[in-house]
Amino acid sequence: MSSGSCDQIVHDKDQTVETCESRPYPNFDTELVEETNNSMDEDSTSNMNQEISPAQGPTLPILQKVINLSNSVQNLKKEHEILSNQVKSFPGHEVVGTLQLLNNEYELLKKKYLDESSERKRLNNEVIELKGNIRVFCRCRPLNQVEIANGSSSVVEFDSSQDSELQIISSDSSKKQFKFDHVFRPEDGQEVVFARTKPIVISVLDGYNVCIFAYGQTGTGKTFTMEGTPENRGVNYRTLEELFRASGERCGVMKYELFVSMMEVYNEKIRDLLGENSNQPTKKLEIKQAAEGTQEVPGLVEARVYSTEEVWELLKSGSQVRSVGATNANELSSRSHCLLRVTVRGTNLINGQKTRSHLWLVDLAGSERVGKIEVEGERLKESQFINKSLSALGDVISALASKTGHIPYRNSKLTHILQSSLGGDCKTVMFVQISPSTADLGETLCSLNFASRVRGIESGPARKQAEKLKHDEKETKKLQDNVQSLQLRLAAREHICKSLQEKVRDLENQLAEERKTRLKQETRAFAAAASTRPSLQQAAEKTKMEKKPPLGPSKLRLPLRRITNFMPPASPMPTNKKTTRTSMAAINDKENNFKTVMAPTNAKNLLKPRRTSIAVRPPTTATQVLQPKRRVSIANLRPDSHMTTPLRSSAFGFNNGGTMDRPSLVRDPRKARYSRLFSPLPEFRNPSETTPSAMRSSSKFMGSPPVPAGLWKPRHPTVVALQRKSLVWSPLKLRGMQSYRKSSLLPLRPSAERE
Ligand SMILES: Nc1ncnc2c1ncn2[C@@H]1O[C@H](COP(=O)(O)OP(=O)(O)OP(=O)(O)O)[C@@H](O)[C@H]1O
Repeated sequence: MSSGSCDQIVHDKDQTVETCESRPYPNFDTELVEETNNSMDEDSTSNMNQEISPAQGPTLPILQKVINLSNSVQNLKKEHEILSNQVKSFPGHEVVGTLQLLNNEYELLKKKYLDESSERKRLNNEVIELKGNIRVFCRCRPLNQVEIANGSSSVVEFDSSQDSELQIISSDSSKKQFKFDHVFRPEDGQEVVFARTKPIVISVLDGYNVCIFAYGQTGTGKTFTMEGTPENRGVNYRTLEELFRASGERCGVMKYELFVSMMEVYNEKIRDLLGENSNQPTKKLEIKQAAEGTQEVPGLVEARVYSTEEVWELLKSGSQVRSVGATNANELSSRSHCLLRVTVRGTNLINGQKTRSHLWLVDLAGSERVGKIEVEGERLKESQFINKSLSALGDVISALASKTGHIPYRNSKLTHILQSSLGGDCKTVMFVQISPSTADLGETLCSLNFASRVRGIESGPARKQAEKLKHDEKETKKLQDNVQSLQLRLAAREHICKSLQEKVRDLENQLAEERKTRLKQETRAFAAAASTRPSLQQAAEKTKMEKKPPLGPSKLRLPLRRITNFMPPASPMPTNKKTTRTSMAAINDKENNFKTVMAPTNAKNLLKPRRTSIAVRPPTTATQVLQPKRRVSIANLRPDSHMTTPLRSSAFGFNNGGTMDRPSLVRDPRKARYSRLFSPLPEFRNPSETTPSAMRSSSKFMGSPPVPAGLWKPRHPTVVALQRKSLVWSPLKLRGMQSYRKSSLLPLRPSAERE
């Protein structure tokens, strides 16, 4: 209620009071009326005023009305009171509190969302940067019908395991390898190509500038890759499709507006393809730097697009203008750079932040070098402009990659217009288009070299890492192969070693068996001998029992006899009974690390060097003092041609007929040494003449009946066995044996014999 109306009411009230005072109803409560008036709306107030207006005059019905009104007031008062009570009990504070909480929560969520959103953007960008802000894809088109008809073959070879490498086979059959971020083969469709491009395209929605361009000689598929056909839509169309899809997905938080511009750079002139009308003169467009530092082309048509269909229509009309231009102005499409610019304006619906970014989709002019016959007139000019702009593009990318201070953007219209979309945190994709035909080999190599230059200079840490990883993997594989072959060799060696060990074990077992048999034979021989010569039998028995009896106390020991090689004369016992007075022992000498065993009878083996000990007890005679049993060594030398051994009859002093042949014994000092060791016994004397010294110098076989010289033949089983058995050398002990040989003064066997 306005103050004016209030005054009115007051005024009316005064009038009413005045009117009432003149009436006979002094109990009319003016305050009540006032209250009533206050609580009543304007209409009722005005009605009342009208009713009690002085114009009507004080009448009974008025009184009645007042009374009614008074009752109404009372009722209203009660209602008010009830409502007031109700309001007091209503949980208003809680609601307000809840609302406040919800509001806080909403603010928090909003903040979180914004943080997450910027984090997603950052991560997405980081991923792109890690892979490299400049990426180079190579696409090879299939051989066309003409090329196939001409019998042209493909000079491009793809590695089935490497999707980022290709090889170009030169005319001299040499191969040159090229590496890119990805290599698309002739059979790869448009969707495969776009799948690799999509992640970069999307970053334009996050506010980054993107530039995608196709480079290559005429007819290699630049337009096919960028524009495509209605059946095989290219990158341009798919990009806008993806932008619409992604912006739709984000509609809850972001509002995007897409604008499309299309222009052509021909001979360093910019032509608007959307605003162009063939009937109108060509509008001259210039590049200007905007206040924000971005490059703008004032006057360039920017068509707002809402759907992919619209975009397709625009692209078609732009291409038509381009082709019309080509026909009219003799500008072939491949002689100009066609640029499609998509401007994305984004508004963050949560924080109101605004972004503006550009996505450039560029179909470059053919990169082919000018043929000699064409180098004149308009074509020469065209080619010079194309070369200039393409090399300017290469220089810009080089400078960006090498992070030099000055980036020569202004060297060409193309680079100048792309300035704000090349470099910095902008993303760049380059499709290098090649032909597989032999006829295009030169151009293909040029294009690939240019693309390699672009790629080689800028590679993201991830790519470097990936390349390092690949290299490391190769190295690891090589090493693994080496290890595997070494393991195989090791296994083979282990196998050989095992089989050798088994052989050794077999030989050792054989040796043990031989020893057992030998001991048995000896025991039997001794037993037989014992029946005839108890003393010798005892000695033999004792020897057998105690392989090496301890020597007696030194004071009892007589001076050692000279070691002798004397072979006893034939035993009266038949040889086949193997009687012996000696014990063949110490065949196995572990300390010397070699083992010997008597091999089966073999005259040749018999002549192998050996040393064995024979325990003897000199025959007791009446005049002799009992002497301790002695162990002597017999070293048998092998029959070297120049070395005489005791076992050889000639060397031994016996010729083949068994006669003594002494002069042959000593020939050189070594032989002398051996001959001393193995010198034959002096002639046997009458037993009665035997003295201890004579005994010392005599053989342990002294007891045997003397035989006439020349008729002596070894009969003793041990000696016979020695002659018959060869030594078996453990292969494992060969080394020990050799050292033993040296130390034992035995001559080394000639190598032929050793084998
Ligand atoms: N990957 C491909 N698969 C199938 N056909 C292809 C492919 N690439 C190119 N072509 C075909 O090769 C022909 C030449 O391609 P396009 O016109 O795109 O080459 P260009 O490099 O743009 O040539 P210009 O520089 O003259 O514009 C077209 O008929 C196109 O359909």
